[in-house]
Amino acid sequence: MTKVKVCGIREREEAKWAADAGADAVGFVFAESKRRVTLEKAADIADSLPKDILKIGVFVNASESELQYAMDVVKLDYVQLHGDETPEFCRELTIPFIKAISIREKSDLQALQSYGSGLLLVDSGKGPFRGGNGTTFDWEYLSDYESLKDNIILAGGLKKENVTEAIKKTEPYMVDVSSGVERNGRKDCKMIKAFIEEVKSFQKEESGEYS
Ligand SMILES: O=C(O)c1ccccc1N[C@@H]1O[C@H](COP(=O)(O)O)[C@@H](O)[C@H]1O
Repeated sequence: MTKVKVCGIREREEAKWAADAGADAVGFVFAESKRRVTLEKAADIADSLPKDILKIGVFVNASESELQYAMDVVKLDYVQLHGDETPEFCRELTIPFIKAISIREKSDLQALQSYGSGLLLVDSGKGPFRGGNGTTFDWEYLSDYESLKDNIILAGGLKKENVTEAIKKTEPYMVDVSSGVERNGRKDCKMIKAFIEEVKSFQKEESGEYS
């Protein structure tokens, strides 16, 4: 069953919408972004969430001590590394991490092999920002990396209208949505609910639960 992460959470009520809709993970952006939250705010939101929802912090080129500090303050389960963190840097980390890889062309996926056996997030490299651009990449590129699919978090421009096709093509461990559940730049309760319902109803169909 593909899991769902809702990223770019800035308020307690947004986190509650995601939790109530059945999200498996939420993300807090600590990198430069219009979605940035302070560690203190994220800690307060994280504290309001059920323990079984994964809390993931998004960083761009943070040092190991910054990552460790955020882990401790917010009680994160993972750090998501969305910058130029090298395989060497990641290999030395003692913190659970998800390395994000930006995909513009198929050859960018070769980087997947370099980051060990942990979770890898594949995002579109198209757009002005490090992430959260709301743009997709060609999901067919992942067909050569089927053996890694249980480690893959698929991100980039996902929304209710395309998430089923994305899961069918890539069968990832998790899908990650941010812009696709926002209206006028803020998270939208109905859009979060509709996105997660779409993922879950597709999975029920696939498992034959409706037959
Ligand atoms: O959301 C941001 O502003 C952001 C900033 C810096 C790095 C990553 C960021 N978000 C991540 O981007 C992807 C895709 O988002 P979208 O659905 O296309 O809007 C997702 O993993 C977010 O965690």
